[in-house]
Amino acid sequence: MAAEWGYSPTNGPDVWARLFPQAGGARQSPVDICTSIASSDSNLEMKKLTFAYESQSDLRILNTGHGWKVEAPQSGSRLEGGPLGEDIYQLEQFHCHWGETSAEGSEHTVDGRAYAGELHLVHWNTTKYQSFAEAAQHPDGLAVLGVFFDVGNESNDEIEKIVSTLSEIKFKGQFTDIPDVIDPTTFLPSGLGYWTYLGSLTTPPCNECVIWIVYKEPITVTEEQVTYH
Ligand SMILES: Clc1ccc(Cc2nnn[n-]2)cc1
Ligand SMILES: [Zn+2]
Repeated sequence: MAAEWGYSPTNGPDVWARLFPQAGGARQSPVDICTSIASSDSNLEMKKLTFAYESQSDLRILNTGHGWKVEAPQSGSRLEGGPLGEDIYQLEQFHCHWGETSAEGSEHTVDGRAYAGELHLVHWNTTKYQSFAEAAQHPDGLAVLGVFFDVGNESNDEIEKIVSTLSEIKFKGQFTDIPDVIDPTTFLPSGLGYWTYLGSLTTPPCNECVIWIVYKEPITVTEEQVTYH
């Protein structure tokens, strides 16, 4: 039976490389973002990062066993500029990472600080590759926008449209449709400053195929929205 990877001492990140060789690579994510050594790149400021998304309804949400994933292939979406060179990236899916408590849960940390959760909008390079699967085999194949969740008193209406369906998909492998219209643009913070680096998928098979773009400004959600059990 295929080994189940996870986060315990016997199947967690320290042993992933035994079954998934890329997990032992030199550009593995997530990382701790050390703000004192992050350098600003004037080139990035010249080539503004731009995004355009469609609003979609009836998107399918899946319980992955490690969180939820919304399948949102959008042929009309475009993410380009900034660290992405001349290539255009298209939205494929978005998903969330969170923890048992709101004290932790994000994949990336900033100067050692974890956030309550982290939303990932996963895109693939449609300029160079013919499919998401093919793109995930190349160092510039994917671009993932990371947005940190901070817990506060204000609930996030767009996230609520998603987490309000989780009671229908309590178990791994279950899926349902989100009736509401979802606009991925609303997940992004108002301040669009970001850190970027060349990394990988953060879970097996840990392909080193991701250009990471992690927004500096978190979005606010409530405790209930990010500690769903
Ligand atoms: Cl659905 C899903 C897909 C990928 C990952 C891992 C990941 N890699 N890069 N960002 N997230 C987690 C859940
Ligand atoms: Zn992720």
